[in-house]
Amino acid sequence: MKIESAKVIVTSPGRNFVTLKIVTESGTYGIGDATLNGRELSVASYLEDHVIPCLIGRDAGQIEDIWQYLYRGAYWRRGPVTMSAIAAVDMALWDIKAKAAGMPLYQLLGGRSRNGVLVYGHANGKDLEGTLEAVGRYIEMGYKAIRIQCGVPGNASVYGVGKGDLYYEPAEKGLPPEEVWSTPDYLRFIPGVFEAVREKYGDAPLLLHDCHHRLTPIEAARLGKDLEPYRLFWIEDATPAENQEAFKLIRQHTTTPLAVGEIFNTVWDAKDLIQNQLIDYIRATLVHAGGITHMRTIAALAALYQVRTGFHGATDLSPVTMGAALHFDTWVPNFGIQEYMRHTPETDAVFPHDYSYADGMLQVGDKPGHGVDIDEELAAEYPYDRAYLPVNRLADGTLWNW
Ligand SMILES: O=C(O)C(=O)C[C@H](O)[C@H](O)CO
Ligand SMILES: [Mg+2]
Repeated sequence: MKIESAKVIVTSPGRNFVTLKIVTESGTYGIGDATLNGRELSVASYLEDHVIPCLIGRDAGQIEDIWQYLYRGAYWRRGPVTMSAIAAVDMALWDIKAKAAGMPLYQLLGGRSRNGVLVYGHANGKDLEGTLEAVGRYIEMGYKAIRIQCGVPGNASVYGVGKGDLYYEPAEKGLPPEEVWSTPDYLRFIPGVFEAVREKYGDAPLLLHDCHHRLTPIEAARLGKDLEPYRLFWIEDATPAENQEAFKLIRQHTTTPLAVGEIFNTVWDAKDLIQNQLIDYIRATLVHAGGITHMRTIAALAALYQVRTGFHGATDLSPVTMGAALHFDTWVPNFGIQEYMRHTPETDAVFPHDYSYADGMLQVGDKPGHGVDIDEELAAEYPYDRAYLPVNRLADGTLWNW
């Protein structure tokens, strides 16, 4: 099964996506996601200019060897651009292998470990009232696990508070918008939000929260302690994780579970966090962490330390990543939860897929492969449209983590 051709498709049905399509001599093709929010064209170029020429003529079945060839062979290792490009190739090759075997991908990985994939949705509001209403809507839709973000009084815009009900898109067209952030306001306000949610909706919903890298370790420790009475499923990205040791300090102070890793690219970003049991959930996922092949390494290391998966699943990961991730989630022994931010109908039309939502769970389909395709004609109707994530500043103008 030789690789005959490969092409990169950039499309923007409401937001930008980069997709790799690999075609074999037999005509079987595979699809991979290569989207890196706000830096999309760098991955497109990495693939077109440097990776695709090395793929033509190779055996599409040699997934591991091709992974090593692209990782070690480049000499320059790791980083989001490299690892997203490798991930796209890897996802497409697993898609091809599963199609050739006539099996849904989870069967090839080792078969079903659970009945379905527990997901969490995003409830948020500009203020407490709006947030409480949103939580109610998610409970009505059957969600068992809900991430809660809320506008903070005195702060014009806060991460995670969307403009619409179901769809949240932080990237904006043009140049990066600037936001202003106050940690003291946030730390004072957020525990009361969770108190109100528990009062109104009781103990059953699993509640999650994303700090989005904004706290220092000691501030994160304080928030974790303050949230303990409300028994969160996790707080995410409590502090930036370049210094993995920073999580020791948080861990010493709180029993609130910790999730981290949506911006990680390899197992090396997570090794100390996992081996020292400083986190409970690993958020790295297929598109930014080297695909299925490398995510298996990360998940296997995590399993040794009872760290479970909690894959990133924001809308800037295309339905291709969602489809492939759901097969991984269906199989992986140490599954925890899967983030599920719904794509818009325009995006869903460009990427036909066979996964479906019901009663708080996502289910993979039974089509051979990962079950997600791309409608190239429709994709061509949505040309690339430059967009960036916001940047964040403190009140005095100091640049902060967004
Ligand atoms: O979904 C989450 O937990 C996020 O933090 C979403 C990120 O802001 C988003 O993927 C950035 O592109
Ligand atoms: Mg996050």
